[in-house]
Amino acid sequence: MKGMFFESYHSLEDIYHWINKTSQEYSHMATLILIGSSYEKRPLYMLKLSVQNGVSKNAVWMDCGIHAREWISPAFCLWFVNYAITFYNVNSDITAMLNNMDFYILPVMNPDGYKYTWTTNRMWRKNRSRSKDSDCVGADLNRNFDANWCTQGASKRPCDETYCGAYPESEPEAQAVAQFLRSHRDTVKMYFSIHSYSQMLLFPYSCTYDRAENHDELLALVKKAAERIRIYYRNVYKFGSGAETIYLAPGGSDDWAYKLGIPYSFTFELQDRGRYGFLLPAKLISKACSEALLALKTIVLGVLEKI
Ligand SMILES: NCCCCC[C@@H](C[SeH])C(=O)O
Ligand SMILES: [Zn+2]
Ligand SMILES: [Zn+2]
Repeated sequence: MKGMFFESYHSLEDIYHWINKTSQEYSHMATLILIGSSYEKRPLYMLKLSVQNGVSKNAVWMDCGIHAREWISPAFCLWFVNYAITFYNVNSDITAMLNNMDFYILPVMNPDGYKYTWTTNRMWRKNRSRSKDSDCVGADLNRNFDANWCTQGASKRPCDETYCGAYPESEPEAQAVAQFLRSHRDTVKMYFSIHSYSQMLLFPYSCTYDRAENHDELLALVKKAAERIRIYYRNVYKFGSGAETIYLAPGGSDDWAYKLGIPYSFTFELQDRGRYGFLLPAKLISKACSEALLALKTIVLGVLEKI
């Protein structure tokens, strides 16, 4: 399971096999949780990373693959799980993270769409739900959450890439995530949604230009993360609130998680800045994931110092 596995992209079937194998081989740390199913009835498998050290822990949530064509995103979830398992009690940062927090990792939030990018259309973004009003397929899962749903920055037209769905949480994948987070709202303290591309570290809000209550605190966290990526990897990530840094985007999972009460909520846009875009070559997976890991560590450990 070493070497090239985490530096290649994998089919949905291979990812499902890996998730099951990991939960069996590392049952002391990794537990398989089924949180729901997709529109086409594929499982939404999550891995819970939890070390048994007698400490009752709060949790970090990380979802990958909400947008089908952003293959580096699921690659990072797999890469992070492997890193956590391999370097727990070896690397001091990941050891501190796991000794204090459980991690809920959802490697492929949009399995139908991801499968579709492997079989039919590499550039597909949305899920694969059918609408009764149109022949066009799919809703943008990152516009389907109940946070200023379908206001400016989303589309009411089923054929558009940012179609917000019939109503908030109309899409089974969004509903499964919202349901899980609602039922774990007391313990989940940090939320990360992994996307590509454009190299940005974003926080709420994207659904409005209004500033989040702890805007300055969130800004300081992503600023430090971006600075460390620049120092250690000589790469540039922009950072800030979604609306000010990328564009208005209502109905997003991060804004919704923040409004639910998760005070530390982030969206990462991983490599690159457009040269390859969504088609990031596999040879760049390890660099992109190393940068994302450094950002994640900086933010998680930064928050742990406070709570
Ligand atoms: N929740 C919105 C965060 C900012 C936009 C993120 C991008 C990722 Se492709 C989008 O959903 O358009
Ligand atoms: Zn995305
Ligand atoms: Zn993106």
